[in-house]
Formats: sequence, structure tokens, C-alpha cells
Amino acid sequence: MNALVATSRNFKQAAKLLGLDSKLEKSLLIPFREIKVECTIPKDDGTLASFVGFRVQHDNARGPMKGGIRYHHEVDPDEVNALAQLMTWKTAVANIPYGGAKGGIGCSPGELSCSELERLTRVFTQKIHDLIGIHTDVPAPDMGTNPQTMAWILDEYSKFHGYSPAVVTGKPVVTTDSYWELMPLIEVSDLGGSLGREAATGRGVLFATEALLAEYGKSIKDQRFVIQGFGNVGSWAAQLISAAGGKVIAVSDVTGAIKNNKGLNIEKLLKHSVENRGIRGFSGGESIDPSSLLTEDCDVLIPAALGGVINRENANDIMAKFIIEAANHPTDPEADEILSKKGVVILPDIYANSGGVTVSYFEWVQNIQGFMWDEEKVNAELKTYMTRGFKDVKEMCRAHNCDLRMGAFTLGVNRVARATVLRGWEA
Ligand SMILES: NC(=O)C1=CN([C@@H]2O[C@H](COP(=O)(O)OP(=O)(O)OC[C@H]3O[C@@H](n4cnc5c(N)ncnc54)[C@H](O)[C@@H]3O)[C@@H](O)[C@H]2O)C=CC1
Ligand SMILES: O=C(O)CCC(=O)C(=O)O
Repeated sequence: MNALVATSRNFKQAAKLLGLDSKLEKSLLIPFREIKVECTIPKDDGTLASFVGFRVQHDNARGPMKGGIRYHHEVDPDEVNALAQLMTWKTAVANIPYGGAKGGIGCSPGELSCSELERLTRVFTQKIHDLIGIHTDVPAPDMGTNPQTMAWILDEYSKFHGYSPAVVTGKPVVTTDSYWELMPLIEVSDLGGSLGREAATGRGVLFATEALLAEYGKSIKDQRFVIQGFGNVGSWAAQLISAAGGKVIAVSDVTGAIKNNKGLNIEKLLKHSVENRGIRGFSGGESIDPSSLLTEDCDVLIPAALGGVINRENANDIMAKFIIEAANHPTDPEADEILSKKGVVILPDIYANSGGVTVSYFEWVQNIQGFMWDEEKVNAELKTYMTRGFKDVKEMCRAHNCDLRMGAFTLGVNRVARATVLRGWEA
């Protein structure tokens, strides 16, 4: 199902549960602003290449719009629109003072050189610089982008507006021995990146999973995990779950899938993945068909890659008892219905992966204050936000007699609706 249709369907169901005024419902659904820009860059061989970039600013009732920028060949306007809408509900669920936005460029980042990526990022920033800003719209990394991308955006934006580190989050934090061998091994944040942001989405997934499992009298230790995606979110989730005693028995990425029923050695897998640009060929497990990964026998399934991967085609075959949505909109509403009948418990994206944007908020706050927190403080605050978020979602489940997805949607939509009305919206 189209991502925008699926997301809007969930929103409408939540609006119905909340008894939202129909005009307010319509106004909340329509994005504040949709930007589409053409980005032409010279390639390294001198030829020109054109790409289309998008930024959808969905809602700003609760504060500046916030959300990542994705570089992927499947980026399209409907998907960016859906992802921007999800950010609006997600920041409200996390109870951080933001609205929602998302951006993307239709490109294959793996096929572009580093200097081509830099030129593309700079041209995109030139096209949108007057529509983003510390108090209007604050981008961050998503699939296919990373802290270096954020540093280029910061630099290009600063040429127009003066040095403004809070205009993007997810900025680099560098371990010094990688560029200055005489210094002791410490993490430095020369451009205002927050300690803990790189791991934050995966760490948030760990905290969210712990909170959910505790409801069922279980802990990470006694569970078998399968993770789709081994990029920023998937690899950090795998490391932290493994460190907490969970058994990660299968992992996939765009290069392939591997399985080891005794538990994969995540540290070695990470090293292999960095050295070989993917997990394919890892000797610590057997190679399996990536299309069977989601239906492997496990306790907890963590999709941490693309949207729409759990759908009516495979939902019936899913064997996990819990699904933690680390990716954005990995589950189609049709699959939701099938899985609910099977008794599978789904922890929805707008809560489960909110650790990333929560630490982005901490980064923005630190930049505005000109002050840096240590990593222990970042992680402790993140835990507080994730734990409180889970309780708030559960409260809405009780109030509306609904599942966790609708608990999270009603929580987020209600907070945004309340802010909209308080600011003086008239029916
Ligand atoms: N980076 C962040 O802070 C946040 C990311 N997310 C979501 O998490 C998901 C992953 O994002 P990142 O880890 O940042 O991206 P990333 O670009 O760092 O990693 C993506 C991973 O997915 C894998 N992948 C791509 N296509 C695949 C396929 N067909 N089958 C299996 N694996 C595939 C890639 O090989 C890579 O391992 C996305 O849905 C993103 O929107 C959500 C919240 C925050
Ligand atoms: O860190 C952020 O601001 C946004 C992260 C993001 O794009 C997401 O949560 O999907």
C-alpha cells in the first residue's frame, strides 16, 4: 500500500477515536508546505547529472518542524509526505517541542563518489536554505545520509545565514585518533554534534523493547532477535541488544542476510560490514535468502530498513511474537490487521524509533545554549523520555481501548490538535 495512504489511514482512525472535529482533522492532515527542487551537479567525469529533492514541512503547531533527509533511489513525493506526517505525530509522542518534516533526494548514494555527494548536498541546501532554520525547520540524518552530510548542510547554510550549528542535528562527533594520533582517544564535537546521537535511535529501540517486554514479564536476555537493516539504526540496535544479553540470530542488509541460531557475534559482524561495505560473506553464520528473513523463527523482529516490508503477502508467515518498528512505517495497515488476529504485538514506529529525534532535540538545545552534555547525561535523559513515552502510549491504549499503534497515534494527534486549538484555530 502507498505510504501516504497507509499513514493517513492510521491518522484518520486515531482522529475518529478522539472524536476530532472534521475541519480540524482535514487541516492537520494537509502539509504546511511541500518543496520540490531540481538539483544538477557536475559528476567527477565532467558530465552533468540531475536529481529531484524534496522537503515536506508537515506541521509546526508545537514548534519548529523536525525530521531527517533521506538519500535513496525510491524517494518519491508521497513517501516523503508520509514520513513528514509521521514526524509530526512522533515528536508529539516524544513530547519534545517540535512539529514534523522530512526531506529526500531520489538518488543512489552508493553509486556517487564522496565529492559528488557533497556537491549534491550543497546544491540541495542552496535551494532550500531560506525555508529551513533554527526556529523553522531543522533537518537531520535518515537513510543514506550521515553526520558528514549534516556538516555539509551546516556549512552551506552558514554561507547565507552566518554560522548556525543548531540548523541541523546529527552532526559529526569524531574520535580523535582517527585524524590526530598524538591526542588521547576522546570523542570531540567540533561542530556541535551531540555525544550519543549516533547511537540514539538504536538505544531508544533498546529502551522501548525493554519497556514492552517488561509488560509481559520478559527481558532482553531471554529473547531471540531478527533485525532487518544493518545501517545506523539496525547496527546500533544489534550491538546494544547483544550487549544486554539478547541473542541476535539473523540480520540482513542490502547485500544479503545471515543467520546463526547460537547468536551472531555482532562486534565481528560490524567489523566485517565496515571492511566489506555490507554483511555479505560474513563467516560467523550461514547465508540465507534475504526474502525469508522477516519470517524466520524468533521472538522479536526488528525491521530497521525500508517502509512497507511487512505486508499482506508475508504477514501470515511472520513467526515473531513482538515487532519493534525501528524503521519508519515498515508495516502496512493490512498486515497490522492480520498480525493483530495472530496475537503479534507491534510497537509502532512513532514511539519505537523516537530515540533519534529525542537526542536530536538534546543536540539542538545544547547548540542553542552553547553548552555540551556528557554522554551519560544524554543516555539517561533519553531513557527518561522513552520510559515516559511508553507509559503515555499505554495510558491512551487504556483510555481508547486500542492497540499500541492507535495508542501512539491518538497520543500524538491529540497533542498536536490541542496545540493547534490553543494557538487560536477556528472551525
Ligand atoms: N537514522 C536515524 O536516526 C533514524 C532512522 N529511522 C529509520 O530507520 C530506518 C533505517 O535508517 P538508517 O539506519 O538511518 O539508514 P542507513 O542508511 O544507515 O541504513 C539502512 C540499512 O538498511 C539496509 N537496507 C536497504 N535496503 C534493504 C533491503 N531491501 N533489505 C534489507 N536491508 C536493506 C541497508 O543496507 C542498511 O544496512 C529507516 O526507515 C529510517 O527512516 C528512524 C528514526 C531515526
Ligand atoms: O533526528 C531527527 O531530527 C529526525 C530523525 C528522523 O528522521 C526520524 O525519526 O525518522
